[in-house]
Amino acid sequence: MSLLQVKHLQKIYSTRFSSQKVEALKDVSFDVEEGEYIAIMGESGSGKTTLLNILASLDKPTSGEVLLDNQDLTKISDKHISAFRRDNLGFVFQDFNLLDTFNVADNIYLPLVLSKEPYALMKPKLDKLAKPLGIDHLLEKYPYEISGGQKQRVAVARAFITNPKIILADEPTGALDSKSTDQLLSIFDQIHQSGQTILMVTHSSKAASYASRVLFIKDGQIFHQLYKGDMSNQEMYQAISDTLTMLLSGGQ
Ligand SMILES: Nc1ncnc2c1ncn2[C@@H]1O[C@H](COP(=O)(O)OP(=O)(O)OP(=O)(O)O)[C@@H](O)[C@H]1O
Repeated sequence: MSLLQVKHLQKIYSTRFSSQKVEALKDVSFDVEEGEYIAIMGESGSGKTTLLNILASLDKPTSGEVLLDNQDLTKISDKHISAFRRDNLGFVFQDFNLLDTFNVADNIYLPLVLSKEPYALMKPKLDKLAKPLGIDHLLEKYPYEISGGQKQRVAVARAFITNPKIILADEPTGALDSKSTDQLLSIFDQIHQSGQTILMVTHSSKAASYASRVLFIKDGQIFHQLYKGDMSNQEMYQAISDTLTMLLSGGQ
């Protein structure tokens, strides 16, 4: 059985000040196997954020199901949703979402603190992550004292420390320079190699070229998918660029 099953998702937004409705997702279905690294690409307005918000259980679909380990997260009550999110999902955002009043270590501990994990268990988890992520010398610093690339590595540690079933990343390289982007992509690669399932929305063909599969969304539907298979990153990058060109030109 697949780790994540997305079944016939539809999302219609109705705006408060007009009778107009927007069908952001039409009929989206796909499965994610445990250990897969999925990138989702598509033009602005194609429905990527809408999809990610539903997978993150931040929003509910108009119809359809999302099963994570066979549990339908569209049916979890509001009372239990935060705990479900904390226990099962890890998040990495474009703008890092770190708390400026907490130091780096406390930012990383946050999801464990919220789950009431004893400190004695938290510390070894942080020690295991900090060195490979190159943030072991930054733990006492505050987010405003470190660079964007360092902030994103802290955010990855925070997402990873709970051992989530899946990491959801929204444009994780969007605010990074090219050197920090390369570092982050290599970290995601290592996390993936360690067996972590990752689903990432990105505009970057380079970021997507690391993924084991790329889903292309157009007008609220999955338009195409590419499997990396034995392709090198360079070959995958070319295949992604060709698909994007076809998408933009409206081809089938
Ligand atoms: N809260 C909302 N209310 C009404 N319409 C919305 C809302 N959020 C998104 N939309 C519309 O739904 C469609 C899909 O938007 P979405 O943000 O999912 O696209 P996207 O692919 O993430 O775009 P981008 O790459 O620019 O972030 C767009 O037409 C958008 O205008």
